[in-house]
Amino acid sequence: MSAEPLSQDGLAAPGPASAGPAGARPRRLAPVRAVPPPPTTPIVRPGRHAAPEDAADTPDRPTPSVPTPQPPSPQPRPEPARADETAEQHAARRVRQTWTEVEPHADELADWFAALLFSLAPDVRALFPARVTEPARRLLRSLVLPMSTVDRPGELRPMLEPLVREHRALGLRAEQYEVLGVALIGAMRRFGRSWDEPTEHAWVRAFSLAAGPMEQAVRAAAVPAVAEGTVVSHRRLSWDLAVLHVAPDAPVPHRAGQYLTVEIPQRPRMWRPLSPARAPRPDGLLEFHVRAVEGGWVSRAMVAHAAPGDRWRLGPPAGRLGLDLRSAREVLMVAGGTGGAPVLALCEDMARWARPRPCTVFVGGRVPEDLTVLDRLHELAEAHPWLAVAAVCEDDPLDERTQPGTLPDAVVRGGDWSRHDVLLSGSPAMIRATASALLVDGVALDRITYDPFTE
Ligand SMILES: NC(=O)C1=CN([C@@H]2O[C@H](COP(=O)(O)OP(=O)(O)OC[C@H]3O[C@@H](n4cnc5c(N)ncnc54)[C@H](O)[C@@H]3O)[C@@H](O)[C@H]2O)C=CC1
Repeated sequence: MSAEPLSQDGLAAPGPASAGPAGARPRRLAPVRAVPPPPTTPIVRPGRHAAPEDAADTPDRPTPSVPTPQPPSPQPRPEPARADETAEQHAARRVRQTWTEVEPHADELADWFAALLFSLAPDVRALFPARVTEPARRLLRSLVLPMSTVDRPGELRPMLEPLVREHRALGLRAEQYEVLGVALIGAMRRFGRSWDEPTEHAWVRAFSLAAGPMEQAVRAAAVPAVAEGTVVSHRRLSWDLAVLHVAPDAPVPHRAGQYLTVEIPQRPRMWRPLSPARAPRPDGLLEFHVRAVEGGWVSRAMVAHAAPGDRWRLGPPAGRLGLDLRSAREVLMVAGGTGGAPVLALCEDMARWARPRPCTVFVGGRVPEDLTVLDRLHELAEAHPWLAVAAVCEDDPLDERTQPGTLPDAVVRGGDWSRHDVLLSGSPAMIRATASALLVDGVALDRITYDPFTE
């Protein structure tokens, strides 16, 4: 699959040997041991795990500022530096190794990191919602991902730009990277099973190499990271589904298939990724299809309480769902539920191309009302012979527009996709099931693209 596998740790796999980023010099961090000890009361966490569009869309509640770290059992010894590796390779390898060790404690680590961060820089607290675990996890990952790649400058550089945009959208300032590093390493010292002094040096080096360019980019940024827009329409399709239009004050630059992070007035500081359902337009109008997930505060508020006139904040675009312009292969797109939004945007975009590629789209829903993009896709298919559309519905096989069943089954039944570029959009479970079925059916892993919202 493009770039990065469905990964629990969010880290890129080790790659070929190379030197560190050109010109990047390790910076000294303040001594980690100067961090005041975080408090030690137990933490209560909701059981539900976040998913794509509604990542962390769980009830907001006061954050226990007091994480309880789980001290680990037997201590694995970190491998010493190898004679044949550069300092950057050694640092990146240690980062990957230690990060794997702390994975089982990801939530506790995030809470501990947040508690340290807020104790060192109290003004950062205001950038987070009451419940910090999920945003702190995201911030941690956005720091550790480039740190694990400091030995591959070719991959590191393009990775930094969207991360910097996210940091700016969060409201982080350049001078706060120092304290982020101190909190990160302080938290890792608490949870890393094989943590020792050489490991700490490796982490400090990796952080310096990765954070230095991010800090510079934040300092150099001229335009605001966050745009604003007004909700101009809100149409409720069912009790848990709505289509909204937002008119930004100025068009938000993004590509078809990307998602934006969005903050709504009903849920301040709870940013959520949301995929525009139409190709970018000159007037900038954005269309969003939103499903209210169970217990999801933001998605519920979007469906039930958003109204024309509301002012939304729109963060930076991100995501890798898109068509590789260098490829001439035919395209298969598979979309589940509101995952149809970026797929429709991509088809609309391709309709503007001089030479669109033959494309088959499968859209699936549990019930026919879930197929919010189907009518528009049919219109496109009628106007453009390069596009074919099939719809699948788990319930209501009597709906004549759809065939019964699940998406993976219908896709595999529907043809031989081994020579296609494949784009998947939907819930993590749907993406996993469809990708597995396609792999078994002979589609190469690196031809499948999706946004790995999976945690
Ligand atoms: N860029 C992206 O990847 C985007 C992802 N999404 C995500 O898409 C999801 C859409 O949710 P809903 O509208 O509730 O639709 P849903 O999750 O109910 O999905 C409906 C379709 O997916 C199939 N499906 C669902 N789970 C499956 C499984 N385990 N195995 C096989 N097929 C499965 C169903 O058969 C049906 O065809 C959300 O998780 C949302 O966050 C939404 C927009 C963009």
